[in-house]
Amino acid sequence: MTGSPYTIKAGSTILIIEDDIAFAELTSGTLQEHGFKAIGATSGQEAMELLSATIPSLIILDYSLPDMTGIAILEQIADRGLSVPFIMVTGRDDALLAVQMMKTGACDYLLKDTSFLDRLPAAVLRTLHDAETRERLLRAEESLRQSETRLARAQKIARMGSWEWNPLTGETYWSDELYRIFGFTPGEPHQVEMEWFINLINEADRPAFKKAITNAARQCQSFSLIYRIKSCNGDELVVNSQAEVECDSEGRAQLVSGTTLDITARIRAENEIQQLINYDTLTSLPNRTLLNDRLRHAIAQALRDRQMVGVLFLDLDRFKGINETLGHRAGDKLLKTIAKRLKACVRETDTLARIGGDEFAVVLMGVSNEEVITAITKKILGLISEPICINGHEIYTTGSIGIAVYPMDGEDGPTLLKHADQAMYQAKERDGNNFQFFSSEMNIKVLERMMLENSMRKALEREDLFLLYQPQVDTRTGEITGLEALLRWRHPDMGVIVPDKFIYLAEETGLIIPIGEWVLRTACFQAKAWQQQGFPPMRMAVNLSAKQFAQKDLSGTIAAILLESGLDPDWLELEITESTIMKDPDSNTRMLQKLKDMGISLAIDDFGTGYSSLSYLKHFPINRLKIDRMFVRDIAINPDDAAIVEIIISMAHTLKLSVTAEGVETRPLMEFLASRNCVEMQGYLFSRPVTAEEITTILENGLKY
Ligand SMILES: Nc1nc2c(ncn2[C@@H]2O[C@@H]3COP(=O)(O)O[C@H]4[C@@H](O)[C@H](n5cnc6c(=O)[nH]c(N)nc65)O[C@@H]4COP(=O)(O)O[C@H]3[C@H]2O)c(=O)[nH]1
Repeated sequence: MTGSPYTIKAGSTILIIEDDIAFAELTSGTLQEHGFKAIGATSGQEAMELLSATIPSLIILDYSLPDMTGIAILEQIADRGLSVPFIMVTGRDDALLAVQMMKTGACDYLLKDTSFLDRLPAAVLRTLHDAETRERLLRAEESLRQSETRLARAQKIARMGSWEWNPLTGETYWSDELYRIFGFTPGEPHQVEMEWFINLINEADRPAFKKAITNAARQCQSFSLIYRIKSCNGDELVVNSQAEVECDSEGRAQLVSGTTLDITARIRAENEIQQLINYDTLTSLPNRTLLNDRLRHAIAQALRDRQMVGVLFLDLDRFKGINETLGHRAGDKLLKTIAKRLKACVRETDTLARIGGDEFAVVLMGVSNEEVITAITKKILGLISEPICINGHEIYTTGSIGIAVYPMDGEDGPTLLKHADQAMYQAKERDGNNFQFFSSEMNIKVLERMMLENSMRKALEREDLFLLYQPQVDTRTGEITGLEALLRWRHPDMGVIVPDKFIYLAEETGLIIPIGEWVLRTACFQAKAWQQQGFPPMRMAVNLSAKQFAQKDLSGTIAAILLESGLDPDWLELEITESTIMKDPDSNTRMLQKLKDMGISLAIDDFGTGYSSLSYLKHFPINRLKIDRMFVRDIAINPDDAAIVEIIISMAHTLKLSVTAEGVETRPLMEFLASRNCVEMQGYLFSRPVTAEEITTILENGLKY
C-alpha cells in the first residue's frame, strides 16, 4: 500500500461474489497482498447468507451468477437497508452494460481481462476512499441538519429570527422564525427587500433604523436597536435587532448579519410594571412617584429657561362625606370625573397627578408670571364646582388649592409640594372653594403650629391642663344651678392659653379625644367631690367637640367615667354646638338620643349661629338652648339681635326647652333677658370662669353680683 494517495484502514473486509473459483482465488490473493481481508461467495444465495453475518467494506460482484444476476443481488442488499459500495466485474466488453451497471450504483466497473489484477487494487482503494468520503460527508450533513434543527427550535422558543443582508447586491435572507415573528409564512414573500421592510417599521422608529443600517453598510458599524414594527396581521410588535458586519480588507461591508428578537411581551410586562409604579390605578394619572420625577425635570428646565414652575396642591372639599354617604363606588366615579376635568385644564407638557385619596397636584411648566397660574387655578376651581351626576344623584363638590411657585417658594420638589400643601390648608380654612398662594408668613405659622402641637402632646402627660368653672345662675333666686367646665392650658413658655387658641388644633390632630376624656373625667370627679362636701347638687356642663361627638364609643366612655366618679348622670350636661349637630343631623340625633337615654342632659351651645331648621330642632332630643353670647352682647345696641334673642327664648319655651343666656356682662342685660322670661344666665356679671377652689368659696359664701 506504499505510495497510495489514499489512507484506507488496513484489514478492510472485501466480499468477492464470483462463481469462477479460479478467478475468485486470484482476486482474493491479490487483495490480500495489498493488506485486505477477502471473503468469498460463489452464488447469490451464499452471498446473501454471508451478508447476514458480516457487513463488508466493499463487494466485488460478478455480473452474471448461476442463480441470479448481479442486479438482483444488489436489489436484495438494498431491501435489507444495507448500503455497501461495490465494484461490478464482467467478462463482456459492453459499453451499454457498463452504463447500466453504473446506474445501479456501482462505484466502478472492471473487465475480466489480462490487466484485471493490475487494475484491481487501485480500483478497490479508490472505491473505499470515495465511500469513506461519502460517509463522512453524510455524517457532517446530518450533524449540520441537527444543529440547524436545534437552532431553529431555540429561535422559535426565544422568538428570535436571524437574517443577512448583502449591502452590495441588496440580497436579503430571513430565517423561518423571522418570517413567523413578522406574521408571514416562512419563505413568503420570497424576495425580501430592505426598502419594503423599512416601510413596515413604525414611522417614529424608522429614522433610527435607517441610520443604523446605513452606518452598518457604510462604516461597518454593528448595532443593537429596539423598534416597533407592524406585523403582517397588523399587530404592532416590539423587536430588538442586533447586527454584526463582515468587512473586506479595505473596510468595505460585505455582509450584515444579525438576529431579531421579539420582545413585545417583555416590553408589555415592563410597561405594566412601570404603569403600576408610576401611575394611579383608579384615574390612570401619574402618582406621587412620577410627580416627584416630573417636578425634578420641570425645575431643571425652568432653571435653564429662567422661568417659573407653578405647583398646585388640590384637595376636594367634603369628599369624605360624599364617600361615606354615597359609597366608595360613587366616590371613585367622582374622582375619575374630577381627573378628567382637571386634564382638560392643563397642557400636555404640564403634569397632573393624583397623590392621595382626594388630593391632586398640578405642575405647570414654563410659567412666566403668577397671573397665568391664577387664571389656570380659577379655571380648575370653576370646572370642579360644576355639578356631577353619579347614580342619578347630582353631586356638588368644590376644591381648595394651595400654590407654591419655583423659585420663590422653594428650590426643590419636596419643598414646593410641602408649601403648596400648607397653602391649601389656608384655602380650606377659608371655607374651601378657594385658592391661596404660599407665603413665608404661612411657613412661620405652620412652624408655630407644629411647636404648639408638640407641646400639646406633652401637656396631658405633664398635667399642664386644668379646668375653670363658670356658674350658671337662676336669676330669680340667685342660686347657682350649674357650672360650665372650661379648659385652660398652662403652657411652660406661653403662659395660660384659652381654648379658642388650641382646641381647633387638638381637633385636627385627634388629640381632642384624650383631652376631652380628661376634661369629662376631671369635671365629673369635681362635681361629685362638691356633692360629697355637702353642697347642693348642681349640673356640671361639659363642652364636646365635633370629633368627640363623632366617636362611636362616646356613650361607652361617658358611662365608664360616670361609673368611676360615682356622679349621677342627671347632673351631667353635655354642650354641643349647633354646627356640630348640623354636620350630620340624622346620625347625630341617634347619638343624642342614646346619651339622653342614659339620663344625661343635652344643651345646644352657641344657639343661633348654626342655621338649624326648626323642623330639626323639634326632633333633637335636647333639654336646653344656650343663646350665643354674640346676640346677647349686642341686645342693647342692635334691635335685630334683641329680636333674635326674644324669638329664641319664646321658641325654647314652645318646644319646652330650658334656655340659658351666655355672656351676660351687665345688669341691664340681665334685666332685659329676665323681662323676656329667660331666667337662667351665665356671664361675667355673675362670675368669670374660676378655679375649683374659688367655686368652693363662692358656694360657701353665696354668689354676689
Ligand atoms: N366676653 C365674654 N365671654 C364670656 C362671658 N362669660 C363667659 N364667657 C366665655 O364664653 C365662653 C363660653 O364657653 P363656650 O361658649 O362653651 O365656648 C367655649 C367652648 O366652645 C370651648 N371650650 C372650652 N372648654 C372646652 C372643653 O373642655 N372642650 C371643648 N371641646 N371645648 C371647650 O372654647 C370656647 C371658649 O371658651 P372660653 O375661652 O373659656 O370662653 C368661655 C367663657 O370664658 C362674658 O360675660 N363675656
